[in-house]
Amino acid sequence: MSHTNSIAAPPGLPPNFVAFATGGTGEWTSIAETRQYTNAFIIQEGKILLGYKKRGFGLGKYNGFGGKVDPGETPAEAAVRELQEEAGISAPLEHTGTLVFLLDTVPWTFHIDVYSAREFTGEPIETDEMRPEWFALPSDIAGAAFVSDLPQIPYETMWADDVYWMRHLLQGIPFVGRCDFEKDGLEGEGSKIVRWWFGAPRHT
Ligand SMILES: Nc1nc2c([nH]c(=O)n2[C@H]2C[C@H](O)[C@@H](COP(=O)(O)OP(=O)(O)OP(=O)(O)O)O2)c(=O)[nH]1
Repeated sequence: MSHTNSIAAPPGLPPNFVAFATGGTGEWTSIAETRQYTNAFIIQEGKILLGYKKRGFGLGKYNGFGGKVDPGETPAEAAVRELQEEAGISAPLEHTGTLVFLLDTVPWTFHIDVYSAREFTGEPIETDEMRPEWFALPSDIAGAAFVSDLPQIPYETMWADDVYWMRHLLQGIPFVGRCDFEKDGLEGEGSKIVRWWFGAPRHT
């Protein structure tokens, strides 16, 4: 029996969320050491700021801005610092989501606190790590603020799970999720998502 279609949240997530997307096969991989990361998104009228990752983990993917939480730092402090370091901007970040990732090629579990802000100060700048770019929110979410001359959110060059929770993030609906990835057998760093579970608070 697969646990992935279960209503109950998988190990590593809080219990008081209701699934909105689940799938895949197999048993949830057991969680050993957990490492803390952050991921921050700027979402404005009709548009979202993503960064093209130029080096390291997630190379060649678009993502929010973030990285490891340093010793002695809270995740919220790390999120602000990473946004400044990677995009050159400051923002009043609010916690919007929690994600847990396991990769069969990495011995620790990624625990990612996802933050978002509707405003920011400074000008987004390209750094050694990220190249910031604006993308259009989907027209049904943007409504009258839809920006037709910006590219669509590039899900094909993002982490495979992002498509499941991105609409929650864009609408400011809290979410939690977990994904187990396995190497896809191809050359390089490719990995595919083999089981996933995403939930929102009970009242939404
Ligand atoms: N959207 C999304 N982000 C992910 C996934 N998996 C995953 O680790 N991330 C994010 C969390 C972090 O923001 C980032 C991983 O941190 P990083 O690898 O860039 O950090 P780093 O070593 O460059 O650390 P640092 O030097 O910036 O502290 O990738 C995923 O499946 N989807």
